[in-house]
Amino acid sequence: MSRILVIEDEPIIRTELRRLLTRAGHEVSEAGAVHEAETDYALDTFDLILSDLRLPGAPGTEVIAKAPGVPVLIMTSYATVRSAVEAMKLGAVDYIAKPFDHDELLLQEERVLREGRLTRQNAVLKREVERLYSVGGIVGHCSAMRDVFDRIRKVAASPATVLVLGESGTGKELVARAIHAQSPRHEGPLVAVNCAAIPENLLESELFGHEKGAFTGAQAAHAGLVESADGGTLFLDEIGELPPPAQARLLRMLQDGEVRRVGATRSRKVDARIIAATHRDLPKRVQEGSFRQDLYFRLRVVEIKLPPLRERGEDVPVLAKHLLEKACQRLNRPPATFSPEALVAITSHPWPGNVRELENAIERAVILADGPVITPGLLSLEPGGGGAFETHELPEAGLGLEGSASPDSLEEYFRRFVLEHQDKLGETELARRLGISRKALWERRQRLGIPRTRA
Ligand SMILES: Nc1ncnc2c1ncn2[C@@H]1O[C@H](COP(=O)(O)OP(=O)(O)OP(=O)(O)O)[C@@H](O)[C@H]1O
Repeated sequence: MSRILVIEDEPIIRTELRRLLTRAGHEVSEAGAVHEAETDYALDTFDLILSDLRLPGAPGTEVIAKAPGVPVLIMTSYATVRSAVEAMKLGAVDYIAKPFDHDELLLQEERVLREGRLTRQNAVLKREVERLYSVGGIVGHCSAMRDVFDRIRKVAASPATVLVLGESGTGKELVARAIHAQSPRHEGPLVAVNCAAIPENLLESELFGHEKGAFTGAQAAHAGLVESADGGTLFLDEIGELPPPAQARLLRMLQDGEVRRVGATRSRKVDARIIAATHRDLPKRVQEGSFRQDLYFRLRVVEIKLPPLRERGEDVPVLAKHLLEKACQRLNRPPATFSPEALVAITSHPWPGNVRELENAIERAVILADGPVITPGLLSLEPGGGGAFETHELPEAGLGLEGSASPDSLEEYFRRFVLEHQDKLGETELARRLGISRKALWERRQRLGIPRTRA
């Protein structure tokens, strides 16, 4: 039995509908106008509202917004079929023309109720799937991602050090944030440090702090980022780039829970949980001698490995739709969808820059789109995933930006290079390949009006 509200000003039709629907096994309530319905009933408790379009006072379509989530079926006379179509644009699930055939009305009412039930069941299932398979806004249903969620849940409660592995853009920072958010330390700070982004000569003092006069320019004592994570979590991204002296200090902290500022004679207790991440092959670095083996073992108490996007199967279109919804909201655009061809292009692209590349391609498409449909052209995916990411390393050194070409062509070159590669490379890597500092990259972006695409 379903609860149906009939809004109709003609008493004869109202009585006829009540009889018909009651006989079909439903509980029927009646109103003669939208304002009457609103005053007499809690509209969101109905399973279906059947409303005439032309009513005294407000038209029947006004009830749609007043009863969100409840399907509204609009009744209208033949002469106003056009306005019935308008009603559907306003969110009515369907319309039925008057005078209506009883069987036809019952069929339509049953179909709407069935669809309403399915929508509600879907919403419940979606919430349940999200509860089971999604953690901290990380979307994923494939088995590798389910393992990731499982590990996040298990490790969050413990104080164990975690090493997150995965290619660039696979969501390593998101994992670290999810672990922190679910841990007993969630009210403490989460300090995220990208070890590759801090110049090597400053890294030790930035991380561990320094005493006054520890080196030229150290005019005052300074607490490091490790100390500011006291009581919380320290996320060390790109841990593979940590130079040997900083590796030694970090090891000490992991062993004894103490840090010694640069230039200090005594240590301080720090209670920070460490989560480290890298896209590098750390065992290889250990073998080569550039990463301490004892530190590696200390860091990988629990390892979480994120699969590259190209290995996540059905997650790719699901993630794409999720990111499209987010991009539309962020950019204040009406909801958009992918054309079938765009979905094919998305699922067959290798995504060397992983979720970040997908996110950027979608954001660009939303900005460029003139309507609500995203086509493959708007995504402008390079066949085979081309570009400079990982597989096609660009020259290590600078790219001759300061060379002999004219300033115009240099700027044009800079602009093209940044636009082509910013989706796949982080700012540090982009600056390194351009042969300039991160600060210089930022300044040029400002000057040339090329804002960062990453939120
Ligand atoms: N599974 C996911 N669901 C939703 N968003 C995701 C997912 N994975 C990554 N993202 C989004 O993709 C972007 C890149 O993620 P993140 O910065 O965590 O990657 P990363 O592996 O730390 O990258 P890098 O190694 O370059 O630092 C972020 O905007 C993040 O919100």
